[in-house]
Amino acid sequence: MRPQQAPFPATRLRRTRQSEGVRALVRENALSLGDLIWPVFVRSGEGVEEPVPSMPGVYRRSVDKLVDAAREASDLGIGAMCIFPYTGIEDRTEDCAGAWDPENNANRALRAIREAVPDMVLMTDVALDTYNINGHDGFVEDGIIVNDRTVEALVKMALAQADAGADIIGPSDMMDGRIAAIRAGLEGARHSDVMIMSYAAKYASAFYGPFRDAVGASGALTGDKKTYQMDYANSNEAIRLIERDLREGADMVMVKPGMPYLDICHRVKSSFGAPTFAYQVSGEYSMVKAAAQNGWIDEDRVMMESLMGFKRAGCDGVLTYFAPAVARLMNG
Ligand SMILES: NCc1[nH]cc(CCC(=O)O)c1CC(=O)O
Repeated sequence: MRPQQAPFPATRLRRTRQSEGVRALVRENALSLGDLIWPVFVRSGEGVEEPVPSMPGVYRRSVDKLVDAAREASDLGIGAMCIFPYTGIEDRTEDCAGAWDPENNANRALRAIREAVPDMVLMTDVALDTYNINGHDGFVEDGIIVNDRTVEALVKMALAQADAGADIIGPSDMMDGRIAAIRAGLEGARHSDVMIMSYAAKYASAFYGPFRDAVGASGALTGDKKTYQMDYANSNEAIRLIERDLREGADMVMVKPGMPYLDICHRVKSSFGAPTFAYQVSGEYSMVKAAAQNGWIDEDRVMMESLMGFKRAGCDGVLTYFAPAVARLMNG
């Protein structure tokens, strides 16, 4: 696009910034509650609401408390949630069998929220790290994260989630070939309406630190995730990954982390036009919270500005721990 404009003073770009009414008229992007997915953490027990120390305002909740939170979120106008399980070291195993257990905390939460708040769009996490003794997203054999055996397990995990009432399956594992395998599994199990949002361009990032505390993976993780998550120096590779996952049947694609990767969001949306999401991850959230707690920034304004950045970059939606705060702010 090449804007045509007369020379100064015929053109004075400040004219269209002179009042809030005029600014509203020429505003190019908008953020609405319908754009947001709220990530939440579920754990075992009853009546438990346990703060995550590295994520102020974020809790690990037992299923009953999570149902209450889902009701409140729905009343606030939040339409979508993404469920992540917290697993203590004692419940982690090498064979990761908890991942496809229909009775694991995530699947129990799916069923309970589906029943209590039928209209809530429910998204899941597909990866082995929350059940794995060593904190990796795939099986580890002789120190190697193996691909194909992991994909078979991910399909089982996704099917258990679909059976429990998931609307959107969210593979965050970064194994090769998992989108096609999960799609085929869903079609074969008569879950043809269940969607897949691929964490297609997911970078090996230090911004996930607080999340790993939240799900109990920090102590468990041996080594790093660089053999499957992307090198943060790369951009073309993100495009190849997104194209591959769309061809394998992803309904929506995600870029992760968010704020330092808006260039990727923009490239993805303009290259493919597919439903594009960003994950404003735990470290991004906690940085804003920490600075605000110190009185160094205005939390609400930084929150809204950061989320509008995703819309401007071309994202259709954002996963953000700020979702309830945004809703409260928007509802006045
Ligand atoms: N596969 C696990 C997973 N799913 C979402 C996140 C990060 C989310 C966040 O930081 O908010 C991670 C962490 C990781 O890959 O180590």
